[in-house]
Amino acid sequence: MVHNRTALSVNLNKVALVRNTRHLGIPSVVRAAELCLRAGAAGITVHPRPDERHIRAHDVHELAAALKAWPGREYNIEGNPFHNLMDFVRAVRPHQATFVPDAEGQFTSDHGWRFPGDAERLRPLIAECHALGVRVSLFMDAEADQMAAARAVGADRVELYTEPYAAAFGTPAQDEQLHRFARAARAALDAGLAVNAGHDLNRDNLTPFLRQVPGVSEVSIGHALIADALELGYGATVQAYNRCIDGAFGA
Ligand SMILES: CC(=O)[C@@H](O)[C@H](O)COP(=O)(O)O
Ligand SMILES: NCC(=O)COP(=O)(O)O
Repeated sequence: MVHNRTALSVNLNKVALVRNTRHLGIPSVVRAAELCLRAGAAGITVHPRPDERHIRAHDVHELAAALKAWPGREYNIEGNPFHNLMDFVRAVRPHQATFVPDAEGQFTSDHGWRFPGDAERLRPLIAECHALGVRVSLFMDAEADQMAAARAVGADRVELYTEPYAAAFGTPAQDEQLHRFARAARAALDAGLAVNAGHDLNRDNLTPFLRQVPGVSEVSIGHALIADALELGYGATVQAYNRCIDGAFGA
């Protein structure tokens, strides 16, 4: 089967995290989104946690407005639908809602939904998203035997939680993890789901993952991408500041 090229959705949580340490509005989350989209990102992802440690409610709304100027690019909002996610979904109707079973105040996402346990409470919320015209992706551990159940509750996609692969990358366990993710992706595709992936993907581990794991429609990447953006930008930025200093000395 031939699949389309994987879409890159840039997660801007960490831009907001830096912004929140001052009251100056910089770095601007909307401006970051526009720069990412201009550079070729297929979409923008945010995970507005209830404690607003990074993305805040106003960011979700401002990004929704900004994305309107980018037809064909996608807005993906992640979160727990039993906490604050559904309020955002109802208000801005993103292209995709990614349901993540995080506790309030959780350090970062570290597991997916479990079936059959989560099935009945998820079903009506997935149906509500569909009624709003919003695609639903369920954040899932890479367990092949869970995929049919994710489809059965109405999900359109699963997002495979890639941290175990990222942690194994470069160790003897890497191949085993790749096989595990490939099995889970195949099971999801066979069940009629599209496959997303994310968490701790980076410039080293991404290409081997996409070569081995079939049919990945979208990767959402934040932490490593924002860290890379800082490092790749240091040289030009220091030069720009030195030019400001030179300006004071007539250079
Ligand atoms: C669902 C997922 O894997 C990411 O959204 C991750 O939860 C990022 O959240 P933080 O940026 O708060 O770690
Ligand atoms: N869904 C995963 C995501 O949006 C970004 O995760 P990370 O790259 O910040 O680990």
